[in-house]
Amino acid sequence: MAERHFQLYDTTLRDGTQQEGMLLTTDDKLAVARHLDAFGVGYIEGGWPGAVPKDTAFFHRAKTELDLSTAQLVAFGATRRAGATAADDPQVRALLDAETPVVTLVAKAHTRHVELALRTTLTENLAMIESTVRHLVRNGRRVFLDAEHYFDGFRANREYALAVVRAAAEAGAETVVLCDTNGGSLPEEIRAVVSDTLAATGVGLGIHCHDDTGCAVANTLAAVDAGVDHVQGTAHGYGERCGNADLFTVSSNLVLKRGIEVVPVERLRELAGIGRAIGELTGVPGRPDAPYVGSAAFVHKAGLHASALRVDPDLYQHTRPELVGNEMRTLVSDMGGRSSVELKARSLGYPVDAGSDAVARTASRVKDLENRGYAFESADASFELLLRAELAGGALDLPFSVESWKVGINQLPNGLVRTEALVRLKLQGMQVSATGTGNGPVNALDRAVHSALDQFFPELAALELVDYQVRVLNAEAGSGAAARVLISFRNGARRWGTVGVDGNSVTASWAALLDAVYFVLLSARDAEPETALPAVAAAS
Ligand SMILES: CC(=O)SCCNC(=O)CCNC(=O)[C@H](O)C(C)(C)COP(=O)(O)OP(=O)(O)OC[C@H]1O[C@@H](n2cnc3c(N)ncnc32)[C@H](O)[C@@H]1OP(=O)(O)O
Ligand SMILES: CC(=O)C(=O)O
Repeated sequence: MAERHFQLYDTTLRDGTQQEGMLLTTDDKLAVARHLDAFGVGYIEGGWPGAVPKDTAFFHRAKTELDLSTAQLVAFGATRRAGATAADDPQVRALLDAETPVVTLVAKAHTRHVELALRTTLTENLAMIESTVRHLVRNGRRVFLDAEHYFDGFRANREYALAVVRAAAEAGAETVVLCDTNGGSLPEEIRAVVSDTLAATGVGLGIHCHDDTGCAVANTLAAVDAGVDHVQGTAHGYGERCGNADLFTVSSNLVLKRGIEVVPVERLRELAGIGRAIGELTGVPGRPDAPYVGSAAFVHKAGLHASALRVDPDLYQHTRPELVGNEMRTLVSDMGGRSSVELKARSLGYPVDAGSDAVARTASRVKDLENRGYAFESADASFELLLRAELAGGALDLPFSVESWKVGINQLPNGLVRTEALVRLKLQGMQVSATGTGNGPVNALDRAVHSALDQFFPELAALELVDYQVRVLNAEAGSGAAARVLISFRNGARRWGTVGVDGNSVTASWAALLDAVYFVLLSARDAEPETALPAVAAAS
């Protein structure tokens, strides 16, 4: 047998798009293909030309618009219809018209499917495989054959499943891909069937697994152990029902755990970014807890873990996040201690030590506040203010203080509801008052604050609220329940969060809003320490 190289085969654009809610335009498909190529997959299955009009368009445009550097483009389709010739079958013709170097044919490998779904004879199915593969090879295509329902078919009729593999290989298929189409197999079953098939046929094999038992990645690795050298999967495990084998997890495992360089190690370092880009294009982001590329894949919350990570990140991580383009983060919460505060503070640019009193006080305040309903893990800016206060000995040197504020909501005779806020602030000993109207209390307070302060602090113009969430903390108290408000805001390129808690949800919102304003002003003061506070003579 000729020397074979390991093949990484992506079917995001075909099987991945069979996922509920996945609706890609041809432009989206072209863009996703470019990212997959940048990642370094060997093959990109673009769709089923002749069956899906968008896919026909994709292959047409790919001829001029897709300049792949690593991957080969693959057209996917079925074997010829029963009782016809491959040359006369319009679907087979569409596969040739796609002008891809490789074609993957799907064929039935389970007797029950041949008889019930295809409604033809077992002999004719083998002839359909043989003649379609031969026709494509004769027309200059490399051919892979997806043997559908192979594992269930093997259990039902081993000899027939093997006959399918032999028929495809003898006609010229380079690889026969054994498909766990219903996704119901477990790793030991996959390993046994692949080993048996390989021993019985000697044909180059691939694997295509679905995740209906949550074992698609494990099944893929089991098949590799048993001798396949072609693995299929999709970005983020997209796919019908429970999805396909996640190609990001499979390739990371193969490179980092098995030493099989299905993609060069330097390309693997781009993986998390490529995953995010593909998630944005498809509108279906990867799971935060996805292995390797998930936003939470290297995030640590437990204090004891943080304590060990300070000494050596390997103590609580199975691999280094930078190898897959991800990053380690530590969360501060009531589950953390001094080490969590140190790691978080350092990531924010404060070179503190877990042994310091300020860090111990910060950790203790976080525990106390979280016990009262605060949540700092997505409120970095509030945490930073708290830390700064403790580093400064307990209180912050704030650029202004609040004298009072109020919000009024009135329904006008014409039915319109108007919300107005009034804030009275103190700045360098002077009172500054301003009002703001908005579509709700937070919007009105935000506008009133900008109206009062922007003239003195132009840097506030960069503060933009982008998200607002309220969570009831003790629902059993009914309308008297306390509320936790989380505000996300943008300050320049970076997104931050603040938190406020109170029995009154508007008061909680005001606290979170004030934290955002203080944070922006203190950050600006740090950036330009020589800048004096502006004169307030113009204050009204
Ligand atoms: C496991 C997999 O994921 S394989 C990929 C599956 N992907 C898709 O089905 C997406 C694209 N599919 C389509 O656009 C359409 O289903 C088409 C164009 C393929 C067929 O459309 P239609 O002819 O309208 O038929 P329908 O969708 O009802 O499918 C049934 C026909 O497909 C035939 N068929 C089913 N499986 C196969 C197969 N593996 N090979 C060839 N024909 C098949 C059936 O025999 C039936 O043909 P008949 O009507 O002549 O009896
Ligand atoms: C071919 C394919 O997608 C399957 O059998 O699952």
